[in-house]
Amino acid sequence: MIEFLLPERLRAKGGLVDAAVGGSLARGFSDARKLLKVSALLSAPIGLLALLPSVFTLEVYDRVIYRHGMSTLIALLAGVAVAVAIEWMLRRGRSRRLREAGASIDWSLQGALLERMLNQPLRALEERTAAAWMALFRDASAVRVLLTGVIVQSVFDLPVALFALVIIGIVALPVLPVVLLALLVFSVMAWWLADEVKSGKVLELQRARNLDMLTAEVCRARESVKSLAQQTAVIKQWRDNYESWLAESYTKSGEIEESRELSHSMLIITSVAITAFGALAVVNQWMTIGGLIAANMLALKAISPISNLAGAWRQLAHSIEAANRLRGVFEAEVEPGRGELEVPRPNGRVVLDRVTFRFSPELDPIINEVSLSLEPRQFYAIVGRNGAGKSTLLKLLSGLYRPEQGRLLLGDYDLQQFSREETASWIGTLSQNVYFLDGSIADQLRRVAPDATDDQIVRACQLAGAHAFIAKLPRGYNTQLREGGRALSAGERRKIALAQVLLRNPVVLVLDEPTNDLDHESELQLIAALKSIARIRTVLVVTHSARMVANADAALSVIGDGTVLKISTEEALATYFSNVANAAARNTPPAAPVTGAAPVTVTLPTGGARAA
Ligand SMILES: Nc1ncnc2c1ncn2[C@@H]1O[C@H](COP(=O)(O)OP(=O)(O)OP(=O)(O)O)[C@@H](O)[C@H]1O
Repeated sequence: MIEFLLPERLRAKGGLVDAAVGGSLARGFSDARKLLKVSALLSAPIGLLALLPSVFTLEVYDRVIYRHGMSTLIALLAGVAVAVAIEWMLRRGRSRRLREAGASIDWSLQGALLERMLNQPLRALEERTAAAWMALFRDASAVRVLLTGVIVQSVFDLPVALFALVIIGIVALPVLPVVLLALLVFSVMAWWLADEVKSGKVLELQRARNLDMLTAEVCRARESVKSLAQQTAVIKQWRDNYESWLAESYTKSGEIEESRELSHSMLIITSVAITAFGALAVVNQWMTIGGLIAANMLALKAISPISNLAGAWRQLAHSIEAANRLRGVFEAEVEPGRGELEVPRPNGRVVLDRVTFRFSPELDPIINEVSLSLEPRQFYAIVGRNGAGKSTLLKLLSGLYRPEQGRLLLGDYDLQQFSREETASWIGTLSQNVYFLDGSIADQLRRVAPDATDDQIVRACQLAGAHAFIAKLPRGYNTQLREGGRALSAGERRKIALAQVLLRNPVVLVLDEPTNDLDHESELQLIAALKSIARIRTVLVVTHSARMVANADAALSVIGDGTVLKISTEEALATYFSNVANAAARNTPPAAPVTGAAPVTVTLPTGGARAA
C-alpha cells in the first residue's frame, strides 16, 4: 500500500517546477520515512515489553503463590516497574516520531499539491470545481492518516503477535492450536470485511464528498440563492444529497457495529476455548495454571493487531482512493518553469499562426485555424455576439489557454516556452471575473509587483481610475478586502484589478469587457487612458461598448463559427451595434471618439514610458 505513496510515484516528468515540487515532496517523504523506520524499530522492544505483564502473571502464579516466594515477588515487581518505565519512554518516543512523520508528510504533500495545482494550465484548473480542488487537500490528510495512524501502528504491532505465539508455545503449548485457530478465524473475518478495499471505493465517503462539495457551492452562491429566492430548491437538493449519504452511512455503520460485536463475541469464545482446553491440560499436568492465565492474556495480544486492522479497512480504502486521486494531479501536465536565461523583452506584436482551440475533443473548435497579426502601438476592439468566443480568443492571446494546433507568437517568441510569471509580465490580462485574496488594497497591488515603489503603485491606480475612490475610503490603501473584495462595488473592483495589470508594465494589454460596471465618466477616462497606452503598447479589448469600439484603431470580429475577421471599427460598429446603426439611420451621430475626457499623461509605472 505504501507503494502508492512514494514521492517518485507522485512526481511527474521534466521541468523546473516539477523538480521543485518533486524535491519538496521527496524531502518531506524521506524525512517521514526515516521517522517511520525508527518508530518501527522502537515497536519491537515496546512489543516485547508489552508481553511482560503476562510473564509476570505466570511467575506470580507458578512461583510466588505456590512456593510462597516473597523475595521473588519483590524482584518481579521491581523488574515490572523498570520495564513499565522503559516501555512508557519508548512509547512516548514512538508517538513523537509518528507525529513528526505526520507533520512532515502533511507539510510536503499539501505544499506540493498547492504548487502543483497552481502550476497546471488554466484549462486543467477549470476542469475541477473549486470544491473538488479543496477536497484534494483533505485527501492529502487521508494519506497522512494512513501512514501515521492506527493502520501503521497495527502493522508495527504484528511482530508482537509472533512473540506472543512463541511465548504461548513455551509456557502453554497445549492451547497453542486453539490460539492459532482463533487467529485464522480472525484473519478470514478481516478479509471478508475488506470489501471496500477489494472494490477500491468507499461509497459512503464518496457521498460525503459530494455533500461537502454541494455545501461549499451553496455557501459560495448564497447571494444568488437569496436574490433569486432559490432556498426551497436548494434545501431540497441538499437534503436529497444528505439523505443519500445518511442511508449509506447508516448501512455501513450497521455493518461496522455488527463486525465489532462479532469480534467481541469471538474474543470471548477464544478465551473460553483457551480456558477449557487449558483446564484439561492443567488437570493432566501438561501445563501450569500460571501458563493458562498467561496464555489467555497473550492470545489477546496476538489477536488485537489483526482485529484492529479489520476495523481499519474503511480508512485504508479511503486513503488508497485519496492517494490515487492525488497521483492523478501529480501526474498531470504542468506549465513550464521559468527559463534559465532571461531573454530580451519582446516587442508587442502578437501573431496567431493557424491556431485551433476547443474545450474538449468531442466539441467543435471555438477557434478554427485562425491566423492573425496584431501590431504594437495599436488599439484593437474584439467584438461579437454573446458566446461567440471572444473571451476564449482573449485567453489564447494572453497565454492562459494553449492552442490545440498552431502557434502563438509574442514578438519573436513562441509563447509556449515561457512560465506563467514570464508571460504575465509581458501580457497583462484583466479577466471578466475579478477576485481578490484576503488582504489590504495595498497588499493586492504589492502581490503582483513586490518591487514597485509607493509612487508607482499610486500612479498605476491613478491611471486605472482607482486612486480617487481609494483615497476617499476611511482606511485608504489599508482597506482590508475579504471574500474577493465584496465590500467594494463591481466597478471599483475592476479599477483595482486594472491597476494590478498596469503595475506589471506589460508590452501587451488584454482586457475582457473592462468597461462593464463602469460609470459613464470612468468609461471615458478608461478609454482615454487606453488610447494613450496604445501609443506605446498593444491594447486588445473585448467589448460590447460602442464608444470603446469607436475609439479603437481596428476591430476583430469573432463570428462564432470558429473564424475571426480583422475589420475596421466602422464595420464593427455597423455590424454589431444596432444602436449605433439605428442612431446613424436616425441621422444622429454615432458615439463619438472621446474628446471631452481629461487628458491623461501616461507614464507607465515601472521602467517609465518605453517604446515597445
Ligand atoms: N470551460 C468551458 N468549457 C466548455 N465550453 C465553454 C467553456 N467556457 C466557454 N465555453 C463555451 O465557449 C463558447 C465561447 O465562450 P466565450 O466565453 O469565449 O464567449 P464570449 O464571446 O466571450 O461571450 P460573452 O460576450 O457572453 O462574454 C460559449 O459557447 C461557451 O459556452
